[in-house]
Amino acid sequence: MKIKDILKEKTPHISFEVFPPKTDAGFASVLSATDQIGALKPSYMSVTYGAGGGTSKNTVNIASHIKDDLGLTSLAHLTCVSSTKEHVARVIDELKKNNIENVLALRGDIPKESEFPLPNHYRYAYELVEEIKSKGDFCIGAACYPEGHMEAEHKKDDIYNLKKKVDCGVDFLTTQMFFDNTIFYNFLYRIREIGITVPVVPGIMPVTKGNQMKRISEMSGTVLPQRFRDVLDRFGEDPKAMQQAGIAYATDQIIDLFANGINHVHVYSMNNPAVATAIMHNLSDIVKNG
Ligand SMILES: NC(=O)C1=CN([C@@H]2O[C@H](COP(=O)(O)OP(=O)(O)OC[C@H]3O[C@@H](n4cnc5c(N)ncnc54)[C@H](O)[C@@H]3O)[C@@H](O)[C@H]2O)C=CC1
Ligand SMILES: Nc1nc(=O)c2c([nH]1)NC[C@@H]1CN(c3ccc(C(=O)N[C@@H](CCC(=O)O)C(=O)O)cc3)CN21
Repeated sequence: MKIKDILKEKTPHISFEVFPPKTDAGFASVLSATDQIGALKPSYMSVTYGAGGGTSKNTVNIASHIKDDLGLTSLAHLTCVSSTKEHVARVIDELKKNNIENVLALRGDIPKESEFPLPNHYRYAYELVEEIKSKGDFCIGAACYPEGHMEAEHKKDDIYNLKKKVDCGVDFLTTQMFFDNTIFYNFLYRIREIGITVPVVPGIMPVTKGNQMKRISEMSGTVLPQRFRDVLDRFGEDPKAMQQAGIAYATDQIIDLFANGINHVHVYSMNNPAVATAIMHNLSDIVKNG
């Protein structure tokens, strides 16, 4: 099913994300996590794409497994920063061959050791959107940044670039993680004002380990509200307490989003079935998936 049609539902829905193994040796354990998360019947599951193109095969394989073996809608990420245009074209062909109809078109993170942009590579996600669109009848998602993208000097430029990207044929947007919902509500207001009308799915990251935060801040440049820092300060060193507090914080954010009229939330569950299960349990009378 196309995600743009799932997003027309008017009741609360949850989707989850998994990431492919870094090496083929990790495939079985990722598959097992995928199956356990799939058993929760999320409205769709997304599969990230490793930098360097090394795991593109695994992204396609896991997305196919979700669709064909678990009977769920899958969303395959495709990033273009580290792959030649020819490689990207081959991956799009693979997605087509496997009847994967939902693709998240991303530029992706710039690898630390590499030049940017590389010759014969796409520079921005909008170019990838155009390429995917020209190749078939895909439902195309893209990323957006409620706090502004880290590389953008001004938030206004970032929103202008977002409008340009959406106008190339984006069917829905998914947000970078945030820990303060008012930032998301303000962002939604600003993008609607400049004429971005596609559905926007907020992305929520349950932070369940104290040491995750450094990496998350580097990835997203997100501001941490005091309430969240207090949780980290108090429970960051106690793994079980931190997991419980992180799940509660994410649950609270999700309930507030639903209460404010949002019908779909994407959870960055990152191959952790225990976290995904706890969140679904907390929302068992609220979420109407399936
Ligand atoms: N939210 C998610 O699910 C995921 C996000 N990422 C992110 O991917 C990021 C970049 O990917 P996208 O958002 O797809 O990239 P993008 O190409 O849409 O934007 C990247 C940067 O380039 C600027 N930009 C975009 N179009 C431009 C244009 N036409 N002219 C001038 N500047 C322009 C943007 O303002 C932004 O600062 C990474 O930094 C990472 O944060 C990676 C994986 C998953
Ligand atoms: N800049 C950026 N890059 C991404 O790849 C990305 C985003 N933002 N935002 C949305 C999602 C969230 N993503 C991620 C990716 C990794 C971790 C993470 O914590 N990784 C751990 C290892 C996890 C493990 O192996 O269990 C790390 O230390 O890398 C979290 C969120 C991927 N996506």
